[in-house]
Amino acid sequence: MINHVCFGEAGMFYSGGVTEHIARARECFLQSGNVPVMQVRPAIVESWRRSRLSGVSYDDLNPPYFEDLDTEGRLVLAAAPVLDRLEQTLSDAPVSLILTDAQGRLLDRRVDHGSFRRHLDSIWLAPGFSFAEEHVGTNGIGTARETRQITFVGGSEHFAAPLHAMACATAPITDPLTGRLAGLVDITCWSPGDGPVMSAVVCSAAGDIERRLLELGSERERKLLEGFMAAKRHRGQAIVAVADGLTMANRRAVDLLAPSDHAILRDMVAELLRAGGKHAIRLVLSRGEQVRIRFNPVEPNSAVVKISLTDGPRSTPRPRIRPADLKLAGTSTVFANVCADLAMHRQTYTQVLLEGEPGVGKVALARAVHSWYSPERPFIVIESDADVAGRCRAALGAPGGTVVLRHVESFADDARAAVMDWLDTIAEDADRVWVVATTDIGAELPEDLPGRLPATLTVPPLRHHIEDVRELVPALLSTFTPGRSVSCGPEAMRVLLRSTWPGNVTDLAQALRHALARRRVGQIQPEDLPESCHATGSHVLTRWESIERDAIIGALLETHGDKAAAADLLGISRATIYRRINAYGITTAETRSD
Ligand SMILES: Nc1ncnc2c1ncn2[C@@H]1O[C@H](COP(=O)(O)OP(=O)(O)OP(=O)(O)O)[C@@H](O)[C@H]1O
Repeated sequence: MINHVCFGEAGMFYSGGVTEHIARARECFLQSGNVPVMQVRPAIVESWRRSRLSGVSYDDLNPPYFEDLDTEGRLVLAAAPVLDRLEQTLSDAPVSLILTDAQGRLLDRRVDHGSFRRHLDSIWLAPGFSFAEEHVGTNGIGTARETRQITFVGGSEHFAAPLHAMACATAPITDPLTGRLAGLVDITCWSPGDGPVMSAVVCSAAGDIERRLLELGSERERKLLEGFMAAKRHRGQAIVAVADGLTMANRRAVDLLAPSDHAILRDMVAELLRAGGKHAIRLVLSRGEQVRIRFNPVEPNSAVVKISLTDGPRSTPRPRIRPADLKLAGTSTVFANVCADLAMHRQTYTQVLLEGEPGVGKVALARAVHSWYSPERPFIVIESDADVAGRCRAALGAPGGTVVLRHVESFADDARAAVMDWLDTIAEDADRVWVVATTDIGAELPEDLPGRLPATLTVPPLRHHIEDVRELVPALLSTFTPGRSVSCGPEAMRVLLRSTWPGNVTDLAQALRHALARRRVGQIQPEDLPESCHATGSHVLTRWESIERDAIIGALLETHGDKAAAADLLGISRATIYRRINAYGITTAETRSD
């Protein structure tokens, strides 16, 4: 799995007087942002740049400490005998062996030598502390994590001066089951160290740990594999098995699904597992094929998914329309796909059920697609408290227009009946009207409604495309304060990117309005944002982490805050659920009350 050694590109290791050049180059970089040509390895200069951009201090060390790290998990278990063996070989030498998780947080440290251990403690290179680049700048652990390559960093190559006495080599450990970074293994000693030898040691240790990770595949993964193998016997179908951080696909599924489809599929399985109800849904893949997806839960958190094409390759290609064309903010694949799919349905006047959590932008999306195709035609939004029958009749006189039935699940019985009649009428009408019915995710719909709305699309919650917050914020600010120069400062943006946005874009807009009431010009700062934005986890959640967090919240709500029952429901240990609740900063009403 390890394919590249970071120092190899320049073939350079320094010794003697050369290290003084590096120290001078670092000074020069800190003052001017530039480095004299060829004095420092390019990978190190890149890392210095990243460290500077992250605002890391170069004369001080301040790594954050994490209490609830997974020190009994599969990685620690897999690494323990490998570290034991190496520790015995190195015995009393002033050398330390370190294992970190995928975030660069120390899970295990082996060091026999007393004064060396005290020095490591003094620079916080100890269990629980994070040596990610964004916290301490260029160092073996953090830089290997960023580059996913074996990395040696010695002496003044470290960004922060307190690390200049050290040399370290680190290798990334890839989980062979998921293909993702599982952690990092590091060897640290006094500078200058021996780059090639230290790198060879960690490279071999990482390989041994990866082999053990494979052997230690969890019970859940084994069950999933069995389910996958059983499903594969039905030849001709595309099969994907999905679990925490793990996806297996047969050849047909690999051919059928683009990488962005995998991400959507994983999200969808998580949602379906949480909702517990539906077992078959339709989906339009990113290359345009319409498929039916059937899924069988294997364990509370995993499922085997069978995918079949519903109508062969699609005749209507998905239009190449991006959110920006529709004047919507967002560049993520998930959001861009929904925009393009809705536009495709508008092209063929296919009536759509548009589902999604409150505030995800369902009506905004329908309006944007309508304006792209027929801005001069009427756009009518019918809500539950309106004269539904009257407004439906009026819409018949608006050919080419768009009618949005907003939250159709909340229409009273007589309004629903009026809507059904009206949908039947327009189905026979030559003058087309495009209908988009919006609904909350999982809401109960009248039985005969889905038959009248042939396409269903799901607008993802904001936390599933959290990166779009970067575009949404300036877009919303410019709508709220036209002509005023207010922007969002980088610190405040980091807070916004960490938030979970239960009320989605509506919530984000609310938070920005709150901030604007405090800061009328200049840059919005974290303290301008409402309290709710700050009650978040410790880092920007990855896509999968946010799915995991949602699953835990769902289980807690279902079990009325009973953590043990929620852990059972999810098939994880009680200790794990406590750790994850703390890590994600989950504070539902139920968790607060205990
Ligand atoms: N991608 C986007 N770009 C810019 N603004 C957006 C975007 N998505 C949503 N908004 C804005 O967010 C707000 C909420 O959107 P909207 O009312 O369409 O959500 P909704 O899902 O229909 O909500 P509800 O479920 O409450 O009816 C609106 O002010 C809308 O303009």
